[in-house]
Amino acid sequence: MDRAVTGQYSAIVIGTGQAGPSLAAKLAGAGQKVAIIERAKFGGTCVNTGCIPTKTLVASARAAYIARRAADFGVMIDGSISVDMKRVKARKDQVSGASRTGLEHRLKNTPNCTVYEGHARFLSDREVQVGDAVLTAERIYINTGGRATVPAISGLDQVPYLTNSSMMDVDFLPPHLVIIGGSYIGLEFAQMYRRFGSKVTIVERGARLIAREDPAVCDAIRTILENEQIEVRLNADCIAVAKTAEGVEVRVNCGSGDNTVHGSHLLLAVGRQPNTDDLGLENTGIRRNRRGYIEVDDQLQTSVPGVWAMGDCNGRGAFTHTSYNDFEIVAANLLDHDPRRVSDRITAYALYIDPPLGRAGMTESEILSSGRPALVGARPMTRVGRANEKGETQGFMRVTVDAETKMILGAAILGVEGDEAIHCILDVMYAKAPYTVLQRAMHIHPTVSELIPTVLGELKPLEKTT
Ligand SMILES: Cc1cc2nc3c(=O)[nH]c(=O)nc-3n(C[C@H](O)[C@H](O)[C@H](O)COP(=O)(O)OP(=O)(O)OC[C@H]3O[C@@H](n4cnc5c(N)ncnc54)[C@H](O)[C@@H]3O)c2cc1C
Ligand SMILES: NC(=O)c1ccc[n+]([C@@H]2O[C@H](COP(=O)([O-])OP(=O)(O)OC[C@H]3O[C@@H](n4cnc5c(N)ncnc54)[C@H](O)[C@@H]3O)[C@@H](O)[C@H]2O)c1
Repeated sequence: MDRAVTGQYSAIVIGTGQAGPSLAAKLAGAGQKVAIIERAKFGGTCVNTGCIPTKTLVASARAAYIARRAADFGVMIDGSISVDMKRVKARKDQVSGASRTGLEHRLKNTPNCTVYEGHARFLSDREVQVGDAVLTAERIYINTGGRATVPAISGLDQVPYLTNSSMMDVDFLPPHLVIIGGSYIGLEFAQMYRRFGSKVTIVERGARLIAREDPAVCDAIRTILENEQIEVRLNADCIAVAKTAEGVEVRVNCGSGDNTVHGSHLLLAVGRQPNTDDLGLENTGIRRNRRGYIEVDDQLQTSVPGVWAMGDCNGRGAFTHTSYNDFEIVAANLLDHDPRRVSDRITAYALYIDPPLGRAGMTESEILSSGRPALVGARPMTRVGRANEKGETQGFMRVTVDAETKMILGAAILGVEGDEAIHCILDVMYAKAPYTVLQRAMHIHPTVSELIPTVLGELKPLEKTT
């Protein structure tokens, strides 16, 4: 079919998440004529409804927590501590807004780069429609991200509910927040709203919170949350919801305990799905898997040569740093003749409850099922000087190494500064150096990281514990 093409480009980038804008700027800087398309807010999930606003809210929640604990540090506050949710939201809006408008300004002022605002849809392997415009390019980069899954739970169409996106508009204190899903999103919101002053119940269908982690990590996280009077319902599959006078009733299939949970507000945190269903992929040869993720090779090219997919829409990562790393891989291959690959990267992420969990590499369960002989070093945060000085001794650090090659296989640092301290382990893993290099390194006192060499000097065989 003949179509009136209104724009011919060297490259089209769809979506302004964590990979697209950097790639657009790099390609434009290399002299290519680039179009970038965004249908909603510049910066996507991380900037508007994900990492940046949630970590800004986590910081407010921590301020409230520390204020309530002030007397532990000898600081006396006369009167009660209260949280002004309108000011909390305003602070979050300011930090997130500055990031969004900064990006929008940069993109709109990048030479060789044209910004289109609207929903992009493929018409063919080389043509994309946005509004009335039809754009063509020999190279197209998809960075359309994902959105909260809204599951088919009976009664959900009758009950108001929140997702991570609509939570961004909340400027009041929900009296009792019920959260379905006890993983990253559920746990971060649970602790922050409890610290703001809400009663919070987590409903999780699995036998453990954040069940991808090792049992010891899951159990310690549960204790941390329960210590703050967050109610945790495990083995509780939410099967129905209903409206009540006070707000919402959640019905759960459970082995024990009440099979209803009552609250004032409901947050769904049951996973995310890729924004690939409305992209016109049926007009192309771009393949998706059965969960809707775009299939890519190790260098992120789709089943159509000349089309790449980066970030959450390709299912190869679900974090801001994996999306940014996707940009680096694509740019290195295309512009720098550097054959970087997704399979070169090491799993790493943090969970931003307080204290945070920093993770690198394999879990101990994965190592045990691989059958390779391994050693583990462990230390509770009660035996970390810096944690004691700060009065924050919950959690532990565990590092696992291959008994034969001496390579570090994985680590979990659940505790104060765990999200930062994990990086010294991660970097040794990237350097492909044996653990003895880190064991002999002199670290700075007093830090959490200073105990990592000590932990590596106390290795014992890794054995199945549960
Ligand atoms: C509550 C929450 C907290 C999080 N916290 C963290 C954290 O602390 N650390 C971390 O690493 N990760 C975190 N994440 C995950 C992180 O936000 C994402 O992995 C990250 O944003 C990567 O996104 P992306 O680059 O794939 O695209 P996204 O950021 O999702 O952006 C995609 C963009 O594409 C646009 N778009 C989609 N379809 C079209 C179309 N057809 N036409 C035009 N534009 C389109 C969208 O509007 C959007 O702007 C969090 C996520 C959530 C939900
Ligand atoms: N700190 C971070 O880096 C961070 C923070 C937030 C989100 N994220 C990203 O967002 C993604 C999505 O996070 P998420 O927590 O929404 O999803 P998830 O897929 O990690 O977990 C969903 C949870 O909901 C539970 N669940 C599903 N249906 C249920 C039901 N009917 N009843 C009870 N429980 C049910 C599941 O058992 C699971 O534990 C993550 O994969 C992560 O990449 C990252």
